[in-house]
Amino acid sequence: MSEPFPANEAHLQAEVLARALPHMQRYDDAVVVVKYGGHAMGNEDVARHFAQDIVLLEQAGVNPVVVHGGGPQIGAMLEKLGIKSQFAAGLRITDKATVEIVEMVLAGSINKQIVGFINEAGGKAIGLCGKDGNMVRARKATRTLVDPDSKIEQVVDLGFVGEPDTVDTMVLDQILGRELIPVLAPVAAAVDGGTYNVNADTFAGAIAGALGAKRLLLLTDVPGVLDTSKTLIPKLTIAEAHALIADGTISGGMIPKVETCIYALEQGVEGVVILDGKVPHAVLLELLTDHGAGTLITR
Ligand SMILES: Nc1ncnc2c1ncn2[C@@H]1O[C@H](COP(=O)(O)OP(=O)(O)O)[C@@H](O)[C@H]1O
Ligand SMILES: CC(=O)N[C@@H](CCC(=O)OP(=O)(O)O)C(=O)O
Repeated sequence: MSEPFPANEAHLQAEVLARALPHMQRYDDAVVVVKYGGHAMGNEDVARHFAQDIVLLEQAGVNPVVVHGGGPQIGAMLEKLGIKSQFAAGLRITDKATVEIVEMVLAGSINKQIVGFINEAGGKAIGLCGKDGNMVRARKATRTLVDPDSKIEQVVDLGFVGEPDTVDTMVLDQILGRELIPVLAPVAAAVDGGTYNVNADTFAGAIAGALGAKRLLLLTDVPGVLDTSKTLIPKLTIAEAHALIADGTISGGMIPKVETCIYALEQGVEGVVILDGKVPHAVLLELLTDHGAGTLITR
């Protein structure tokens, strides 16, 4: 019978596994929340690698919780239907027609696609959204924007955009530690009835905080937080992150991302990393090798 690959390659593989041991021990039984952004999902091969990483974590004794986005996919569906969409402070202004599409795309097609990839990789994923088991209840979100010329402040009504108000971890507590992998769509029930569209980063931060996660990883389509010359900033403190938002270095979709990191750290999450989800096996690289990736934000 022929060997699957040369002996020296097998040794190399064993070496790699042995080197992952201290990292596996560090995360043994810990909750790790991984937010999988819509921009990072584009390529099917990368999605399969992502699913393998999540299943491997579960197999290694970590409790991964996946929260997914789908901004570009919602945008494509809205365009197909001729519905215009605008953003304020990185959040989609969401009217009644839009919130229905958001729920359909996020809790429907994307959620089940990710569940499918994880199950194909040998895992047992369960797709849920914030409405299930009253997991996440949201209140209406508003934002105050300052006109850069006149400096006049204006309160923007974002429509059916919500911010997590309460998180009930009862359903997740039943799922975690039983070889099941929760995959969560960021759609929530409004405190006063109805449905809210919640930014996926914000949703992931609320889940990580409520579960007392050890790590929150935000997978996106850039290497991390970039400075004005587009160079990766490997480490940031909360104060430095606030300053970069204030001076405009951090803008658009990166604003809710960094705000989420700050919130999660304040809730007790030990470390938060923004990294490029298009890099194959980004999750394993970050958690199980010495080669940290992206921007690590700490207190
Ligand atoms: N300082 C910054 N560093 C990196 N990306 C930034 C920065 N400021 C704004 N961005 C933008 O934020 C985007 C990531 O946010 P978003 O599009 O919401 O991603 P996702 O769909 O993964 O949540 C980047 O593609 C980039 O265009
Ligand atoms: C309020 C708000 O902006 N909600 C987002 C929800 C999806 C999301 O956050 O997806 P990404 O992580 O891929 O950006 C939206 O409608 O696009």
